[in-house]
This record gives sequence, C-alpha cells and structure tokens, in this order.
Amino acid sequence: MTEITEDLLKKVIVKRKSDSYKGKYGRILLIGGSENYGGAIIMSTEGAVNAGAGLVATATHPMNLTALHARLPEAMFLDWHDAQLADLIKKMDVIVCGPGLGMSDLAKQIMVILRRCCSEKQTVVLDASALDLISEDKTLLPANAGHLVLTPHQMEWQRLSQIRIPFQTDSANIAALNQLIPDSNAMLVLKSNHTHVYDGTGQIFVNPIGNPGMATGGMGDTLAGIIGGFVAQFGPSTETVLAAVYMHSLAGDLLYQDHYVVRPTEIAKVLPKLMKKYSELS
Ligand SMILES: NC(=O)C1=CN([C@@H]2O[C@H](COP(=O)(O)OP(=O)(O)OC[C@H]3O[C@@H](n4cnc5c(N)ncnc54)[C@H](O)[C@@H]3O)[C@@H](O)[C@H]2O)[C@@H](O)CC1
Ligand SMILES: Nc1ncnc2c1ncn2[C@@H]1O[C@H](COP(=O)(O)OP(=O)(O)O)[C@@H](O)[C@H]1O
Ligand SMILES: [Mg+2]
Repeated sequence: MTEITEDLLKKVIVKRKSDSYKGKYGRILLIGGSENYGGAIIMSTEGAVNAGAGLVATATHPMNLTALHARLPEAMFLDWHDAQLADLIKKMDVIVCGPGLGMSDLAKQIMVILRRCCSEKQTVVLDASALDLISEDKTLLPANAGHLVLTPHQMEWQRLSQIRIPFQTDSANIAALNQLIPDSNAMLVLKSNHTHVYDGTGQIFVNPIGNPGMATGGMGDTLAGIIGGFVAQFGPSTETVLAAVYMHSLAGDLLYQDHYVVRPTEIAKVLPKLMKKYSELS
C-alpha cells in the first residue's frame, strides 16, 4: 500500500502555458441535482470550476437554474429533460454523474443515456445516486467509458459490492472491483476518514490526511467535481485522481486549523490559491 504525498501535487499541477485557451483544460459535464438535492450538483460544479476545468456544463433539474447561476455563472446549464443531453454527453472529455441525482425513473433514464453515449475517449466519474442506481441494476454501468472513477462512501460501496462495511478489506475490495468491472480501466475511490484508492491493476493507495471537520454533507459531492476538474485538465491518469483526493483533504486540513466545521464550499473556495502554490513548485 502506498501513501499519497504532497509531492504528487507538485508533479500533477503544472504551470499553465501562455499560449493556451479554455479548450486545453478540458470540457466537463456534471449531471445531478433533483428537486431535493440541488445543492449537491451545485457543490460538485463549484469543485470542477474552481479546480480549473476549461469548460463546465451542468445538466440538472430546471428548478436549480437560478441557484446554479447565482453562484456559478461560469457553468453552462442544460435542463436534464432536454433531448440535447445525449449530444452534450458525446462532446465532453469528462462526465461526473450522480451527486443529488436521486433514484427516480428519470434518473435511471439518464443513466441509460450516459451508458449509450459515452465512449472510450472519455472519463466518467460516478458518485452517490449513480452508484446506488447501478447497485440496483448493474446494466446501468457506463462500461464503454475509457476510464471510470467510482467514488462511493462505505455505505454506497456496501450496496454496490455486497461487502458489509466491517468486511471491506483491501483484498475483498479489489476482488469486488474486478468482478464489477473486469477491465483495468476503473478506479475505486473508497471514501472514509482515510480514503483508499484502488487503481484496477491491484495497486492500493491511502490518503493519510483529512479531518473530522470534513464530515459535512456535500463534502463528497465537492470531491467528485474536483476529481472531474483535475482529470479534465491534467488527463485521466491514476496520479491525477490521487492528486485530486489529496488536494481535497489538504484544503480541508488548512481550514480545520482554525474552523471547527469545514464547509465543502469553503474547500472549493481555497482551491485556486492552493493550486497556484503547487504549480510554482512543479
Ligand atoms: N446538499 C445536498 O443536496 C446534498 C445531497 N446529497 C445527496 O444525497 C443523496 C444521498 O446520499 P447520502 O450519502 O446522504 O445517503 P446514503 O444513504 O447513500 O448514505 C448515508 C448512510 O450511509 C452511512 N454511512 C456509513 N459509512 C459511511 C461513510 N463512510 N460515509 C458516509 N456515510 C456512511 C450513514 O450512516 C448513512 O446511514 C446523494 O444523491 C447525494 O449526492 C448528499 O451529498 C448531502 C448533501
Ligand atoms: N472524519 C473524516 N476524516 C477525513 N475525511 C472525512 C471524514 N469524514 C468525511 N470525510 C471526507 O468527506 C467526504 C464525504 O463524502 P460523502 O459521504 O460522499 O459526502 P456527501 O455525499 O455528503 O457529499 C469524503 O471525501 C471523505 O473522505
Ligand atoms: Mg456522497
């Protein structure tokens, strides 16, 4: 097992070239946010925008439009009932699906569209409700994606893998991941107070940082957006995903020094400054 270290941030977060433009930093679509969980997809979107994705679009329930744009005018919006969803998915480098998606029939239909429209050039990050929907129906897994990143917390992983939380050992988790997704193109980010990451080839990484101030609703939604934003601009490698996991907790630790509770939106807020620091050390 390998501990993720700060050095990875220096390696992954590179200085931006002067002759670059938004198209160089990746297009990302985030799908989620039902009537009751609009905040989840807004926090994810904020993670992706502040992590530096070049172009960000959010497909969500239309009731979230005003809130989304009040907070993030940078994000494009699509009503998730719109037939254009399929075409938009095809144009993206990264799709994050699941935060606040819910378990409705429409949510299932969206998963079917995602599975049909994603391709080997893309990375799909699956979180929250998307994982719960796949637990109920494994055919919803978007297996055609070039890279899959699954980000369950322990209960979501229990539902998906059928491994009860006390028995989620590294060897059991690797076996379950390989059974669920036999190709080695999938990563499992199994979130807990010390998140373990499995890269699909048997390698195991552990995140040594983070804190209990981060035990706040929306923290995982934010992480999914940060992972998506990192992959969009730094490419779909294991190191990119590990750097995103570490950066999320590093931001959390910075805030926890003088805050009892760490708000997910505050994590997103400090990202650009932290990323600047590590890009100068690269
Ligand atoms: N502001 C919002 O709109 C929010 C919406 N959310 C959305 O709500 C939906 C349901 O997700 P939830 O995660 O709340 O519900 P879940 O039912 O999936 O998970 C919560 C349950 O898992 C248990 N659990 C065990 N180990 C855990 C661990 N390590 N981490 C977290 N929970 C653990 C908890 O005790 C609890 O019973 C998702 O779509 C999610 O994206 C949440 O992310 C919270 C914030
Ligand atoms: N005690 C803790 N120590 C370190 N990190 C934590 C702790 N509690 C939660 N986290 C982190 O917060 C995030 C919670 O994710 P998740 O449960 O999916 O949140 P939500 O669905 O509410 O957005 C994970 O990244 C997890 O590692
Ligand atoms: Mg979650």
